[in-house]
Amino acid sequence: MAQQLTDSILYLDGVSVSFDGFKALNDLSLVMGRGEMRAIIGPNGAGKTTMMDVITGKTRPDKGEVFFEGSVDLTKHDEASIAELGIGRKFQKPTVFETQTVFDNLELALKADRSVLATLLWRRSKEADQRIDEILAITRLGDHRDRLAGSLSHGQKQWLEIGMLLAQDPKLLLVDEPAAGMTDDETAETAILLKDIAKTHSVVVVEHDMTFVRDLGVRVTVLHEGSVLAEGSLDTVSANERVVEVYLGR
Ligand SMILES: Nc1ncnc2c1ncn2[C@@H]1O[C@H](COP(=O)(O)OP(=O)(O)OP(=O)(O)O)[C@@H](O)[C@H]1O
Repeated sequence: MAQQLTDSILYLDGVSVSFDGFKALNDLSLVMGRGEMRAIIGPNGAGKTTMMDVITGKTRPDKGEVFFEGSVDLTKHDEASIAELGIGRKFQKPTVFETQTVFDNLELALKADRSVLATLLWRRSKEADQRIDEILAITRLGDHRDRLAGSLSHGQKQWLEIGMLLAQDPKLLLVDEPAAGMTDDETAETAILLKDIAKTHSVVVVEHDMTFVRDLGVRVTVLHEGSVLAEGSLDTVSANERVVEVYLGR
């Protein structure tokens, strides 16, 4: 395997997925380096969600392979084992436990990372407290640790959910439209937060908000009709006529 591929965190090779004869993914190939953050953009129906579903094992491709860390073929694993391998996903709608505090939500997420027995035997350790403090700092929730999650703003709930994902210590985070429904300030803060996380994790961000994508300042992949239409900096793909035609120009 070429060096580029063994060094990759994610490598999709010719992945196709059909729903009743309609190709949601059409021979999609994509390589992401270890430690990279990548933004995925593209019009509605381009296949972004289906791509995330294939990576996480929710959808099986009809054709193609998906390699994690250069060698693990994810198409041979189910959802639970893919999560265990170190791939965490955040969906668009936050699903925090509203009647628990911010701190308790994070503690629950830390516990969820353990076997059933370890969870039963769980005692709050110094390390766990430290880890929660770190996550509170990264997610800008340090001043809100004792608040009920239900009382947070929409943006703060999204950050808490990102924190709950971090508690599971994934190597690769998949984040679906984090800026949707956020205020401009929250959106700008989310870009900084994800850039912090990307210092120590690989991250895939699906997003429609181009101001946010510009703030991320990372390599962009444009999907269209289930395959890659263009790839490069946001400036490069924005200058691509086909990208303007099918997406940005609308
Ligand atoms: N379970 C399914 N059954 C049938 N068709 C599906 C299914 N899932 C996705 N599709 C179709 O596959 C295509 C790709 O959908 P997908 O949700 O991956 O696109 P997307 O890029 O995430 O779009 P959006 O930006 O709207 O979220 C769409 O035309 C969609 O209708």
